[in-house]
Amino acid sequence: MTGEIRVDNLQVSFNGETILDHVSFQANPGEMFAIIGPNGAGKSTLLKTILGLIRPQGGHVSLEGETGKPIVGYVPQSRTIDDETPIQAGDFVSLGLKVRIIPWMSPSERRSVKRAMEMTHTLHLAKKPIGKLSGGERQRVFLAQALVRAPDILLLDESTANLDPNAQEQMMQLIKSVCHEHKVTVLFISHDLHLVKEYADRALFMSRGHYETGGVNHVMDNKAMEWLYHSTDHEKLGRRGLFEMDREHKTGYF
Ligand SMILES: Nc1ncnc2c1ncn2[C@@H]1O[C@H](COP(=O)(O)OP(=O)(O)OP(=O)(O)O)[C@@H](O)[C@H]1O
Repeated sequence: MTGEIRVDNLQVSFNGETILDHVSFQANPGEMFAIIGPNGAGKSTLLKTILGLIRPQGGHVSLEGETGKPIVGYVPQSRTIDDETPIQAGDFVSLGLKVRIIPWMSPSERRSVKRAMEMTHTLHLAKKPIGKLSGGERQRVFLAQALVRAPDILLLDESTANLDPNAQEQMMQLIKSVCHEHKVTVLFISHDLHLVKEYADRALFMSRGHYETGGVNHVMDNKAMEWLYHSTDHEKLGRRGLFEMDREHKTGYF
């Protein structure tokens, strides 16, 4: 099925330290799939391995595309953009097409850039230097770049971190509508358990070699989460989820 992601027994180590220890899961087209777990659990490593940026020591990743190879959009966890970066937001989005420089874009490529910027409500920012955009505006432009090739699979590494609550909701609504309307498989990492509960269909919880996959309610109500947070009352977690609990409890678990 186009956009299907299958991860089987994935193993990744760095300098002899096991980071991913036989991880397996499947995510399907039109599904919002969250990856949750404490800092250092290996969430970003998992996304990078799925992207082919990290070579696993064992296991297998299979991504299904319409013509064999799927189109994958990726928003990495951090992107340093200098305030003085001279590139305009519209040109930055078009770099996602991996085409020649902007004046040589075809009409259909121009339309794709325009469409991605319309979808992310960034068209009015097209002529602004990217370095001058606010944090939230940049996040939307990053998403536009990831969407510009109409991906089958969208991998988002904390792409709503640093956004205010309204902007987070808007961004997640947008991602969800893309996911459902275009049957995109969305894997998103988030520390915000409220957003996860609201937007994820299924989730993978990972922590120190323990993995739990399933419906988002099942994963978030299971014993591992209870142990992790010392509570099943997720309302107590506040919007910042893990970060709040980390500060409050200082269990040393992390
Ligand atoms: N290229 C690398 N070389 C060595 N160690 C690495 C490398 N990449 C990641 N690690 C280590 O792997 C572990 C998992 O890192 P990763 O970034 O995947 O965690 P994470 O779950 O995404 O954490 P966070 O929630 O803090 O973003 C960390 O201990 C990190 O230091």
